[in-house]
Amino acid sequence: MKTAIATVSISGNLREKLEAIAAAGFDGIEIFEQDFIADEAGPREVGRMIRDHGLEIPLFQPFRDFEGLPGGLRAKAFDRAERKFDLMQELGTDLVLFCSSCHPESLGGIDRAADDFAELGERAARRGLRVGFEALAWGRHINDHRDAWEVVRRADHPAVGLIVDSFHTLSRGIDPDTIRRIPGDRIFFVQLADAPKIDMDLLYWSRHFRNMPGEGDLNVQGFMRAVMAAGYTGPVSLEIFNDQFRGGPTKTLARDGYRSIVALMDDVRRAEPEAKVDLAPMPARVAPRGVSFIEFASRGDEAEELRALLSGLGFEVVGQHRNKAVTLWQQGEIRIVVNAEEEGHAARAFNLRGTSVCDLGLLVDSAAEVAERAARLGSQPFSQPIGPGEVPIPAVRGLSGSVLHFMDSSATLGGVWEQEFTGSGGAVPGAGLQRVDHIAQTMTYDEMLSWSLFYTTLLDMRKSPMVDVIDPDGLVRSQVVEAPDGALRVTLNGADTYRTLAGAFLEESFGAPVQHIALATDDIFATLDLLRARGFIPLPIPQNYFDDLAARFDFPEGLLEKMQAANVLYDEDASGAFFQCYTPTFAGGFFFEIVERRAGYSGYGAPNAPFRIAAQKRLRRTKGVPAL
Ligand SMILES: O=C(O)c1ccc(O)c(O)c1
Ligand SMILES: [Mg+2]
Repeated sequence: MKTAIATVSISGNLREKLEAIAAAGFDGIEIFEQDFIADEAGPREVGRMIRDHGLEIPLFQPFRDFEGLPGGLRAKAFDRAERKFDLMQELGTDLVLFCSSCHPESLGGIDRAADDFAELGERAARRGLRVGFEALAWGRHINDHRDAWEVVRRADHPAVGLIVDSFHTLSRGIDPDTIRRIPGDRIFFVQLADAPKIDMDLLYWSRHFRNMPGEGDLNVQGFMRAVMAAGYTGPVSLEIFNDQFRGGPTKTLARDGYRSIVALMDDVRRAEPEAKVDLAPMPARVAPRGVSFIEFASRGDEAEELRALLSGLGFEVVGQHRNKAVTLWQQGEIRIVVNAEEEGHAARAFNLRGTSVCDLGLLVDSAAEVAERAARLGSQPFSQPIGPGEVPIPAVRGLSGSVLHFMDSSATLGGVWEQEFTGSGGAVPGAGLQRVDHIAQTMTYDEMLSWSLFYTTLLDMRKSPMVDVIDPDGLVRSQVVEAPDGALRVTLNGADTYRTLAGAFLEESFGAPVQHIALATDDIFATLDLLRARGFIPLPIPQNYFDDLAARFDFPEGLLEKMQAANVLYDEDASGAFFQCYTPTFAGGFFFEIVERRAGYSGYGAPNAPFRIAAQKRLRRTKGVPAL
């Protein structure tokens, strides 16, 4: 299976695009005419430059407003086509995309369009070229792939075929299974794009909001299953028009694109076993089993502060690394590793960001298989030299310099704590914190799609709709990515401005990925009683909040007073209740949250976020922390 991406899909000039596209692993590009025209080199040189990057040019596009024109306009359209055929030959590509006409004088009529394409096919064939016809969702007369196919069928010329584009089919709600009726060898090219479901003018939606397969809400998998079932064997290509991507990080976007194609085609192969998907086998997505460990990089005074914070939360040191300045803290199933090394990944993270989460260990059934899938999706493997008696734990680089390790219960990995750490390693009941409820990652808004794609393509995790969180100084967008059974829950928070708490954290920590960690207890009030005795100080929540709670909910006698006394926030959904308590922010803005979920509550207390953020900011101001 050959992969390709349209040059419009990512940011940069043509040369930057080519470098990123080649590095991401694509086989070719759809060269968008604008990208060619904007370049200083002529067509032969541009063609050579593309091939020098190891890339093919399976498609040149677009050619607009061709079919159905009367008289002189028709002749002109053919002249224009001949010029573009010249250009294609110089560039070194044999296929061009003709998108359905939006011309005000296009007359319509399937047979008229078919006659135009039959003649065009004849002219193309003389030069060894081919023409593909695509129905734009907003085409004047042809705006449905079924009609475009009818034009191609009646044109009845071997050099004229159909081009299907998932956006044009799915945005109009056309059943993609209708593609199963089209002979696969008459489909010359396939373009893929997803998009968030927004009620919007089709052209505007398409030109500004497309995104990578898996990043939006369209049934791109159903579309591609139909295409493959039809017998299509050509390239699978991305064509993404997206405002954010036009200004985004070129290399990351190219890698996201590659990851999205590989994950999609792997899904298609599994869902449509009869279709011939020419993709090397790879391990399937698996459900994560939980968080095995969270590793902080910290040294010096900050490490002392972290130690006090962890101790105040009921954690105890259960082991010391045999070779390294690394301490293992535990409570319930929660393991926190504090790394004070002066070399290696944690040291680099500390030097850049100060105390911060530098590594997450995810528990899965087979660490080796997840790492292999990650590599197949284009993630960079991560490793650093290991000392005597140390266990190599499979790992990959996430985004923003983060590292994810994969742990399982195999003999080797399951024994890593006993193997590498001295000390009791015994169970620590602590204050009743049992497990990691969720990990909250902070990022710029632009990075949210990349992170959600990272998790959802690698693991069996689903994303929920994006919600707005109101910070007194701006908006933060938040999206949950979680395993079906909640064993791993990650909230992605995208900040647009540095004035928000999340934005300030990004600025102060130079982009640390994890801003807060929520720890679950089965009895929040008992836990907080125990923690108070250890010197734990919760984030103070104002009276106004509790007065509002009293107005919104009916509480059993005494519960509201208990919450108020303990600074516990409350939320509920159709199935259950949620209690939350926060620590003030620490170091560059990191904090912990303590939560109790009752009776299957499945949210994250989003309605409380504005009040929590305001309280954290108030406290930082009174402590004289700048930049907020
Ligand atoms: O938005 C457009 O004009 C446009 C052009 C070419 C395409 O292949 C397409 O899907 C859309
Ligand atoms: Mg298209």
